[in-house]
Amino acid sequence: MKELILASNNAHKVEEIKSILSDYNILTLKDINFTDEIIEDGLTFEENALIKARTISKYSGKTAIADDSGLSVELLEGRPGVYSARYSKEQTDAKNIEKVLSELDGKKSKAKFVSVIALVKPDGTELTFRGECHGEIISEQRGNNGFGYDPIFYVPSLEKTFAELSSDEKNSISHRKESLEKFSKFLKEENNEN
Ligand SMILES: O=c1[nH]c(=O)c2ncn([C@@H]3O[C@H](COP(=O)(O)OP(=O)(O)OP(=O)(O)O)[C@@H](O)[C@H]3O)c2[nH]1
Ligand SMILES: [Mg+2]
Repeated sequence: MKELILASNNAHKVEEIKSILSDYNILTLKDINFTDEIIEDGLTFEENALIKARTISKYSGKTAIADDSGLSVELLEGRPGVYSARYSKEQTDAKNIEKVLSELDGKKSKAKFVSVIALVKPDGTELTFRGECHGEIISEQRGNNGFGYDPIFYVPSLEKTFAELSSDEKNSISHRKESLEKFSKFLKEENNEN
């Protein structure tokens, strides 16, 4: 089974990525004893995902992947975007949601989740794969599943928020599903060529 190191400290993401990339052996930062903080000072999801994957590929000498993701809200000119994880001072999911809702001041808004997967190999290969999921921000929090902004991200076609979906339902339509699907399609085509 192909081994990939995932440059993420987000346990929810690790769980989602492991279940979506079920035919790969996903190693975490704990498995490779990497404890440093990676400074994500990129201005785009692509830049931050590459920063994380580069750091771990260099540290391990192996192929690494990373996910940089976040929520972009139309009425907030795309905020929080790459600052999703640390949008509030407290940098907790609850306070991040509170800040988005207070800025929307009760208004609904179109929004999208973005996930970018970066692949970096020791031979210098660097690729990114973007996935997006479009929905709306609603002013009430619904559901207890998932993480981050899931409770306020409403998918009209399902009439549910991400947090009201089971993990399988979310993993079948999410931004992360789309980015990982593009990534694993690339790997399969690369393997067929070799
Ligand atoms: O409700 C959500 N459902 C999702 O599916 C989702 N995906 C991303 N996010 C938000 O965006 C930040 C990522 O920031 P991020 O990519 O820097 O990840 P992170 O810092 O949490 O971990 P790491 O992978 O960088 O170690 C996270 O903290 C979340 O706030 C999500 N929120
Ligand atoms: Mg991060």
